[in-house]
Amino acid sequence: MRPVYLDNNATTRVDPEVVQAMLPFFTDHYGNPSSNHDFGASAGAAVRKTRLQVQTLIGAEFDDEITFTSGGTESDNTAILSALEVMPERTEIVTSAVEHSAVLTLCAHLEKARGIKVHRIPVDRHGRIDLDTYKAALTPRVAIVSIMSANNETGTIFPVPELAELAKEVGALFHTDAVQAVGKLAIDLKSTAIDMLSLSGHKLHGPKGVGALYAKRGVRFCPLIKGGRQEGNRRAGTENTPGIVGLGMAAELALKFMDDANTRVKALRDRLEKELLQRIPHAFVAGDLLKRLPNTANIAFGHIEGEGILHFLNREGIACSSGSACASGSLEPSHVLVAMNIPNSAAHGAIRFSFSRNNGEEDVDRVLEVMPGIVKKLHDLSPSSPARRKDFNQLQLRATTQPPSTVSGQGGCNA
Ligand SMILES: Cc1ncc(COP(=O)(O)O)c(C=O)c1O
Ligand code: FES
Repeated sequence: MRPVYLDNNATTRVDPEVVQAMLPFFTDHYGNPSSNHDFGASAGAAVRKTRLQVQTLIGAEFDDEITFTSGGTESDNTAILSALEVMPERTEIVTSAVEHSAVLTLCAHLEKARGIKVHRIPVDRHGRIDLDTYKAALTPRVAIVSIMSANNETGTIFPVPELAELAKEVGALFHTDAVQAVGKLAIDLKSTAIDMLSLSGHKLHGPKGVGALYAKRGVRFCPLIKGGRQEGNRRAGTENTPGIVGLGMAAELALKFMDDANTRVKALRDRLEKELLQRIPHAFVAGDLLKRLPNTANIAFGHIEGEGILHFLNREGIACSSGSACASGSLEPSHVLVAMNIPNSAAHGAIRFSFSRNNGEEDVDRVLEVMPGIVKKLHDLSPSSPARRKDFNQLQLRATTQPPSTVSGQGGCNA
């Protein structure tokens, strides 16, 4: 059975060209980029070349606006903590209710540990930010606004250039987590008021554990990782040269494949969505249908558990992810779908299919072939289907008299 990988918003396959570009930096050019000999010089030159490649991908004005980090999470943390450090008189953060945990968990910590006020701007049913609440939260007390460029679960695109202009009016810094957008959407930072932007290598066919933080020239900055003078004093620690080189090649390839992402890959996503909705009653798409990443489809199937769908898809060799957080040990549906006011019964059955340039029509065919059967099977088994309620009640009765392990996998939550 040929595996079908449709979980590219979680991570992507490293492009073979990226691997080839990286290899010599493990075995031949292994010098420390800070060293004053030829080994160091070739590593240093490679890091400088990557800065240009990333600069081109995101349309930054200067290459020294790019700092290499360990990935999206570190870039997000650095941006927010830096802003609070350089503007201690400002004690508020504005963010959205649907950010990645790299932003939301940090904000919750800052709220608790440092008394920072966090405005989590709500979204509507399509995941679009509530502009009036956003504008009302903007005051001279705000140090930084951090709003993602595109949502990782639904693909909804936020109007970050406009939001950045508004933040500027009150003197707040504007950061965007563009981890999902970079490589999929054309970005031209020099024409925007965006002060900082996070990106991550492994979402664009680069290696894991490497990313970058863009900070516009003139933006005051305080490093998160303190130590040596690497990265223009912005990020201490010997550079991950092979990883950085891999990110550079990934950035170059992303530009080359940008058209493909927005035409062929988008058409695959659209066909999957259209045909699933035709074949499966009550299924609907979660997200902004007009402004969405071209590769992402988040489909809610209703009254069945996403985890169950994933399980059966996985048995068919198909990888995607669910809109629920059960995988992380919680029985709550995704905070993104909850913020969008999607009913619990639908949010629990939401599945995210995310495509990349490695996918083809045969992947869509395969999902279409198995999905209706899986949904039907789960519906028949679902405790919320009337036919099954009697069985389920009996199961619950048994659960009270048996050790928990014997009833695991029976739908931890039946909302
Ligand atoms: C929107 C968003 N931000 C941040 C991250 C974290 O990036 P990294 O895995 O490179 O730390 C991810 C990855 O899941 C993401 O989707
Ligand atoms: S989301 Fe998995 S059990 Fe409800």
